[in-house]
Amino acid sequence: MCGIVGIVSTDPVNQQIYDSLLLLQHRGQDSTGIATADSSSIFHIAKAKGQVREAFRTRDMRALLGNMGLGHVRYATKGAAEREEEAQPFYVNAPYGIILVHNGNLTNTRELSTDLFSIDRRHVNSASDTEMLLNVLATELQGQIKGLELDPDQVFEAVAQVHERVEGSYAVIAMIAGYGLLAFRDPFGIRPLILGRRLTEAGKEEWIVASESLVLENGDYEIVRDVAPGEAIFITLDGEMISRQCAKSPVLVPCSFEYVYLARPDSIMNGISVYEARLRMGDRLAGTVEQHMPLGDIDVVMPIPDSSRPAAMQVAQKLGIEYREGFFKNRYVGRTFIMPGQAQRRKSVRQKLNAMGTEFAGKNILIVDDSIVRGTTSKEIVEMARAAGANKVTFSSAAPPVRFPHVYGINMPSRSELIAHGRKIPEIAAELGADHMIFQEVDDLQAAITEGTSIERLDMSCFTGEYVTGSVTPEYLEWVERTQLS
Ligand SMILES: O=P(O)(O)OC[C@H]1O[C@H](OP(=O)(O)OP(=O)(O)O)[C@H](O)[C@@H]1O
Ligand SMILES: NC(=O)CC[C@H](N)C(=O)O
Ligand SMILES: [Mg+2]
Repeated sequence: MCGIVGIVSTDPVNQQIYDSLLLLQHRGQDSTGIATADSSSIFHIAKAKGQVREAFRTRDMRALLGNMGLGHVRYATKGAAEREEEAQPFYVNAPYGIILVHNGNLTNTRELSTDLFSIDRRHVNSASDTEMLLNVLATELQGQIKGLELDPDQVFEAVAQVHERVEGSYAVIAMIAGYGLLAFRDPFGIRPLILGRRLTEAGKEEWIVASESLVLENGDYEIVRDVAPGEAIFITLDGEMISRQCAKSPVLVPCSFEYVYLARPDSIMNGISVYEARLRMGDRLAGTVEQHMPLGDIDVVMPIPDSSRPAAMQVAQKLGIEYREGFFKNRYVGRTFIMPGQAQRRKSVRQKLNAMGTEFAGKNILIVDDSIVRGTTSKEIVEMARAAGANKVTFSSAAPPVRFPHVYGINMPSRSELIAHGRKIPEIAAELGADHMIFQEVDDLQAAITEGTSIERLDMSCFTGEYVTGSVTPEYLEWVERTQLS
């Protein structure tokens, strides 16, 4: 998953983009990039491996001139996390000059790379699906242009063509040199994108689009709305905002994993507070715990910092059992799940979490995590709890078992690495060394996220194996397993 932001302002945007990326760091730690456009329509670009604080030097920031810009933090799903040439944004010089950032993952890259080469005669110089997406947009925009000038209708028509050609998930922000900032979301709105606005003292409008609402809040923007699935928004250099629905049959099917793990709890996504959704996950998980074991068998409820805290708190409250924190986190180690490579993830769990003996000795512990994917965290946690003297360890997950690959922007491409794939729940418990395992039911997760909204469907593919875009066939999943990152 990645984090993206784009701003059209009346002042230089370099620092605002940097600050926004820092707020989106939890969505990607592999690499980061910023691009700005100055008044002569020159793009200035800085990108590097690593996290925002270590990637940009003062001299990079000084060189990022202009009142319009965009930024990206990457969590690689195609290509390789360590390749600097796949860091975003990506740039093409024609038509006009376009620079683009993308959150999501395309599922028809094999067809796209053939078509881009043999029909469009375009060269894609990396393994990144984002570079393909940019080249499709550039080709379609080129096809729309009649004279020298570009008008927003042509931009919207090009986005409509992108929707026809590209499959998978994509929330996109692009700058077109000399014209403005374009943002669009795939026809299912799988990945998030939200629009904000603020007024200068002189009454001029400034605009922002970003992955999460907390960025808007932090910059004192008012939330206008989520970008609708399939919709494109074009903001001119003068700050005029124009929007149009560009997809034939858009329907909102947002990714459930945003609410489970990825997004910050203080964000509101598709009208749903992530924090409240996590509390409701806790409520429902408590119900399942009650059905599965006598409550007298649990002395304390304990979260795995950070993401499971709201759910764990609610489980404790609902069950009327004491909530205790026994695992402490080294705040200088990032999120482990989004790190590249299993060796690094395993090492980092140990560096990140430490069990405090007095909270465990002789107690029956109900541990709550938000999700169990590869089991990297849970395996270490169970060992730590036992070493710290726990009596019985019950491990629970606020999400159902992850049994299928996620192909829409979360890097879990291969079934064999998923601890729940092909295993029944007692077998997962045995594998992790826990006395019991309790998972959220699929229907409960769906209800916890969508309660009180008109959203009828979520992307729950990693729990159910049902993929919302047509192109995800068993043959495709096998190909992904053979060729993608792990
Ligand atoms: O089963 P696994 O493959 O270990 O993946 C699941 C774990 O990874 C995530 O934590 P992470 O450390 O990334 O972030 P957090 O601090 O936000 O909880 C998530 O919250 C689970 O704890
Ligand atoms: N997680 C994402 O959104 C990744 C974006 C893009 N697929 C990349 O690998 O760079
Ligand atoms: Mg965690």
